Amino acid sequence: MALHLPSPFQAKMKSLLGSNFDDFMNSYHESPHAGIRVNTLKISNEQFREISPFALEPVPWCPTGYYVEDGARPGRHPYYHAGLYYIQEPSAMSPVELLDVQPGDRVLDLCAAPGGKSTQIAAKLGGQGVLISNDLNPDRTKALAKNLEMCGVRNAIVLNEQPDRIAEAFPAYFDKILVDAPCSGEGMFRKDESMLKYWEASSPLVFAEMQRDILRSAANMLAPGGTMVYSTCTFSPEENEGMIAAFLEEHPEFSVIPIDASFGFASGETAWLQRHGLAMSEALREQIAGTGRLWPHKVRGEGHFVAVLAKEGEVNRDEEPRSLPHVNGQMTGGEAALAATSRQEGNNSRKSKAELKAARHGHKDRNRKEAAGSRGSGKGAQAFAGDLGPFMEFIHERLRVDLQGHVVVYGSQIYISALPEKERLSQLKTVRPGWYAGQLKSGRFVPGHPLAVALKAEEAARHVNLSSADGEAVRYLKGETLTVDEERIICHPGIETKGYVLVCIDGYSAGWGKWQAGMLKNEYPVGWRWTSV
Ligand SMILES: C[S@@+](CC[C@H](N)C(=O)[O-])C[C@H]1O[C@@H](n2cnc3c(N)ncnc32)[C@H](O)[C@@H]1O
Repeated sequence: MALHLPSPFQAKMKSLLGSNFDDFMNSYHESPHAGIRVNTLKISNEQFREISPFALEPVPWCPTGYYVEDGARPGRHPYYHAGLYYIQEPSAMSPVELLDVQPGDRVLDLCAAPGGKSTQIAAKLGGQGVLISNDLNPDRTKALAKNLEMCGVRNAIVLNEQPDRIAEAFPAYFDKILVDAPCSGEGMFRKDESMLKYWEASSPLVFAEMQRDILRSAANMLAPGGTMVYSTCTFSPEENEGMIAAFLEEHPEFSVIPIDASFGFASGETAWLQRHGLAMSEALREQIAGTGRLWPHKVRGEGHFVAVLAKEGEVNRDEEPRSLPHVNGQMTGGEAALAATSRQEGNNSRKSKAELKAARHGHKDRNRKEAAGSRGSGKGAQAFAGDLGPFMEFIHERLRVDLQGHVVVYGSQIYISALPEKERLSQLKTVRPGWYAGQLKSGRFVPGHPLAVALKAEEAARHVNLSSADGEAVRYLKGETLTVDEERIICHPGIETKGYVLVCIDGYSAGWGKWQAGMLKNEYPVGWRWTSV
């Protein structure tokens, strides 16, 4: 065996697994399983299977998940950069599948970075409802925000907060909550040997303390009738079944929804805990047996634990507002007035530039006042003393999409928020208050990269298609300026070829470019570029 597993770990696993211990140890001779999950916000599962650059083998418990062969290097294909899939360990796909997220749900992913499960939740929401993705570690929230942006997520908010502070702002709010808890990571030793460095026999108890606090806050935030999934990537019963047993004793309003054993998931372990002094009633033991274990010697994936918890009560979707205004139809204050002049026959109606300008200037003062009022949308939001007109103009003239949400302004940065009550964020450290639309600079609107990546080709007034096959897409992703003939710029009727163009790879949006006189200036952000050969 290549891995040196600490002896106290081995001894504990032997006492947990009994006669299965040898099978478990043999699993360390196998390579970890590499997986990708199709991002259905960008491409359907069926379409991806048709164009996949890799051989795909389905992950049984995730309809959009696939095993890819060793050496496939999915991170080195332009489709990855266009957000067509997310690279995810197969067992890690199970918690979100069990959470049963539905379009329109309000979902909280409480320990979310770097975002594997958040991007999976977002795909299930299909752009409807809202996802709040939080992580306590500020550096990791950067990766979280980037991954959500790369996957073209429009309805997420990224927080960097303590769970109890979020609970103050969102009591009994969410339909679904995922607690993918920080844990001792024992299930990941095969995949990531470096995890071994941090492991100590006492680690499970240290993490158990944190997990208990996180779960308490999560319980307060779940709406009656809501569902919560608790997951870890560790084997220690103290962090898994023991945690759920303590939680159920403290929260009798919760019960375990038993996990279906059909994919090779095993029942939760109760005997070890009972042998180690945890008294359990028969009713509690039965509930705990309904939690699930993904053992590396039983499924093709790393070690995981999953518990699905239901909160008693009726789901009441009418209690609080869920609908969002149309950004390009009836925004707040100045924008609303602006939109009122331009809204006639549905979302695609267009006003002339002169009309839009006149409307904009006529309501400049109200515009200012309203935007300044958006200060409450999270810490860091500043008064905005400018004119949102250039942004409104851009979405009216350059996009063909019905944007829904609240416009939130941080300094000169503009976001579109899917949270119906944006004031709930006022006391929270907000990394992204919504979908980043772009920035106002010297009276102009500069569209942001996340705006581009979440658009479909036909939603931009102009787009150009690069092929993944001939190296052009990679050159774009590396930041090069490209020579592109005018005939290749696909424009909506009445739109000239010069200016911002949505750059697509084989039809899927990847970023912005600016076209002029046969040259496509590269607007792919520096920090996102394809760096190695
Ligand atoms: C298992 S990882 C999450 C992986 C993530 N769900 C995914 O699928 O990509 C656990 C995360 O919990 C975060 N964390 C640790 N303590 C936390 C706390 N008290 N509240 C929220 N997040 C916490 C860590 O920074 C870490 O990113």
